[in-house]
Amino acid sequence: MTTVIEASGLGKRYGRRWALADCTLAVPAGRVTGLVGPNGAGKTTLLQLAAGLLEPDSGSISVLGERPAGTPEQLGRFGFLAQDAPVYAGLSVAGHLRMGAWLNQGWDTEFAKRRISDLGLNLRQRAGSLSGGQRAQLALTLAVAKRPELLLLDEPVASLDPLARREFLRDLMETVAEQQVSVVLSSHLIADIERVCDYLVVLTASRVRLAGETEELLATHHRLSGPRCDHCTLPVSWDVIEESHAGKQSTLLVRTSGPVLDPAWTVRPVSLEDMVLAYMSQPGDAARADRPGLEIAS
Ligand SMILES: Nc1ncnc2c1ncn2[C@@H]1O[C@H](COP(=O)(O)OP(=O)(O)OP(=O)(O)O)[C@@H](O)[C@H]1O
Repeated sequence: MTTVIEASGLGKRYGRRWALADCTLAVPAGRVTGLVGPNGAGKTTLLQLAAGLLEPDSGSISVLGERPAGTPEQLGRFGFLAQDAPVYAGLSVAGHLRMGAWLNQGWDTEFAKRRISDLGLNLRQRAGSLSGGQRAQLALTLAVAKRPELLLLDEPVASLDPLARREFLRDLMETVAEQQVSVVLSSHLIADIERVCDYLVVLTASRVRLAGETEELLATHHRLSGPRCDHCTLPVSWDVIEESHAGKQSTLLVRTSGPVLDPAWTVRPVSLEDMVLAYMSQPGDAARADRPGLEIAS
């Protein structure tokens, strides 16, 4: 598998608190990877480490086979869109395009101009007076017009209205198809992740809990309901991600690669949202240590 990001034992801490811990991850090339997790899970930290804006306190990370932002050439190979879509408030839209052309060897002037025109942005307007959504669109244009091999997008649609969000994601998918760019995108909007991502990484409490092809993950996670079983022994091949017991019935969300053959269990597929929320609501490592069969993905 060709990868765009490889992390091994990667960690970043602020004071004594780890913002990201023991992160071992291989993000495949040619995919749109969704990075999800609750507030404070470490998504921005991971993206900033990948963009070379932060230095790791443990482990290592390589991006496109090299140290992130280690050289000007490497810097030109990826585009990073930070959470707050930073632009220069006093600089016009046209000024941003000129700056992009000046800073980036592979700059695609035609693409940048066309996109700004399609978005209906006024080239003379100062970026500081654009709406939040327009700023995000301008910042995305700058990141894409570099013609990068990899786009790192930190909550790119957070400030967009539903229509702008849909258009932004459609544009992104077109860009991916036209330019064969790999994308890693963080979002809290699981419906958006479901629409555009074919690879998923779930981060919770500074750690990677789940990583894999979206389709394969959905095929191997099942919602089971059956007779109450809080104390019964379950097949060792089942990883119980979530369980609830009420009355005479138990409901489980399990990960298992083989079929569930026991007729006592009714098996239903899970939605991406169900699966992600189950991982996000898992207790921390210490609380989970006594529950057999649970696996912390890396
Ligand atoms: N500059 C900093 N100084 C101190 N702590 C920080 C700093 N940046 C991040 N953190 C802490 O690191 C942890 C991870 O933060 P991070 O921003 O990576 O999370 P996130 O998953 O992106 O969250 P959100 O979804 O809210 O954007 C949090 O506990 C946060 O408070």
